[in-house]
Amino acid sequence: MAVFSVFLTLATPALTFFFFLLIVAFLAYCLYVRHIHMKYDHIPGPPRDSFLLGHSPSFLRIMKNGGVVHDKFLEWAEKYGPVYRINGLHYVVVCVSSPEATKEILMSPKYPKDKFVYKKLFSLFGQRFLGNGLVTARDHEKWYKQRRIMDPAFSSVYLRGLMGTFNERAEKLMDKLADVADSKKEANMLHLVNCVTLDVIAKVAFGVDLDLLKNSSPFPKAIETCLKGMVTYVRDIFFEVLLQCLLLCMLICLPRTLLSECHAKPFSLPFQYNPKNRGYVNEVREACRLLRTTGAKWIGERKTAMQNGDEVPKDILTQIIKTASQEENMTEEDEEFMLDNFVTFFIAGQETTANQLAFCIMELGRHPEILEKVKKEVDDVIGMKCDISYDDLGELVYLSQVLKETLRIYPTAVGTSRDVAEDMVIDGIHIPGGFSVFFNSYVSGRMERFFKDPLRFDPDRFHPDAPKPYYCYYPFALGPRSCLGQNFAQVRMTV
Ligand code: HEM
Repeated sequence: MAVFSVFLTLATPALTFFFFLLIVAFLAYCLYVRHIHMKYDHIPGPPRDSFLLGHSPSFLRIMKNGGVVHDKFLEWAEKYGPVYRINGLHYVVVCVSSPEATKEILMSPKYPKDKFVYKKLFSLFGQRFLGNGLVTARDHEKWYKQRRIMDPAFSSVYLRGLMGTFNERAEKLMDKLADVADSKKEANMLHLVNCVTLDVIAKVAFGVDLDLLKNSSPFPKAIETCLKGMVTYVRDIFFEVLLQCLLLCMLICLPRTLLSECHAKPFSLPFQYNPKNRGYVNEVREACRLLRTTGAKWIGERKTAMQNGDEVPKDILTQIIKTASQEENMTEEDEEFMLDNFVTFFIAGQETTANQLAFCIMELGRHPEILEKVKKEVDDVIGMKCDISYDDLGELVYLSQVLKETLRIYPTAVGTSRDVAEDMVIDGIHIPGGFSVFFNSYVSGRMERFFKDPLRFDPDRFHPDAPKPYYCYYPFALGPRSCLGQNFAQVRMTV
């Protein structure tokens, strides 16, 4: 008892002081958030749901109800104009649909990718994921070095050499569809094109035959899990910072109303810390691990072949090995870095293309007159030939318009974002430096301002004689950080 009272005597002032520090820290943070609001509130934008959470409750509500958050971005762009602001904690994101600003920022190498999102994708729930690979690299020098080494695996000379594989896999898909048609069963087109795109990337990028139309494999599920995990994980960033504030609040019993006037539950745990979600979090980690261990195995086999002097293709895998250290003894970080790029290409090279194909097939199904026109063009150009050559592709003009129109309405990688450190004037609005800028091609592609009657599927918008969209159509992003696989994807998809 005596020991306890001595402890209390000593601990009480320390605890009081500790709580005092917590209150001061929390109030200082609130003041900082207030300062950020004052700095950027002259930019038009929707009213915040809450002082601290900013607009994130709106997005969380949409996601919870299975809605499309990008429709909200579109609604706000229509309402607040080409430059509007959203907040979350002390972060400010400026959403831009002005073509001039899109050109100025995306075409320049001086604006790094936004650290808020891209640093987060280094790992998923603690398991390394895209690391410092090509999509997530933020340091210009490091990115440029990788990109130069990877470029040859995407040159038109190299792509010509891949036509055999593209043709062979397309033929297998046709055989499979013929079987399904004979059996008069429904064909799940998204599943089938997912299998084929994964088959192709595994074969031409990594030299591995998966033959997923015949064999089952854990990879399609692993990719899907990683992608779902990515969305949940990035969403958690709001909660992570918030959690720290909330812990302070709970400790010092600040009334809940002080925190938020919104409908969100301010005391809910971040997704990953909620014990209810353990199973899902582990599944995502496991999926990342599967991709990385597969990468380690395939890279190991390729390195052995190279060391034995075997002839190896100059494919993506060989280039990935070159992007890491050229030294005999690679460090552990070099090995991890190769795996970053392995996962990057495995994911970037598959899902985007499969989704584009699936959306394209859906729209062709909805528009028999467009389908007829495509069929006629294919018959005229390809006729009875079994194999489609690289040069044939240039003749399939209407088909390429259909593919472009698909990506206008359904951009399968929705956008990109950059950090802007210095002050800038966008569309006449002065924006103090230190903000992120978000370019959303779903929004630009669906704005009446850029595309008349935007929800109408009309491939003639991309007719060779039609005016080219001016920095309002960028499904592959633009400038130095635009998609490395753009031509690869379009060639493979056309075949
Ligand atoms: C329909 C198909 C595709 C679409 C719509 C697409 C779209 C995009 C977009 C929007 C970006 C920029 C991402 C960002 O800034 O965060 C990007 C980057 C990238 N994509 Fe694609 N992509 C497609 C297919 C592919 C394929 C097939 C590959 C590889 C085989 C690939 C590899 C990459 C890489 C490596 C980057 C990073 C480029 C860099 O920063 O240097 N993509 N893609």
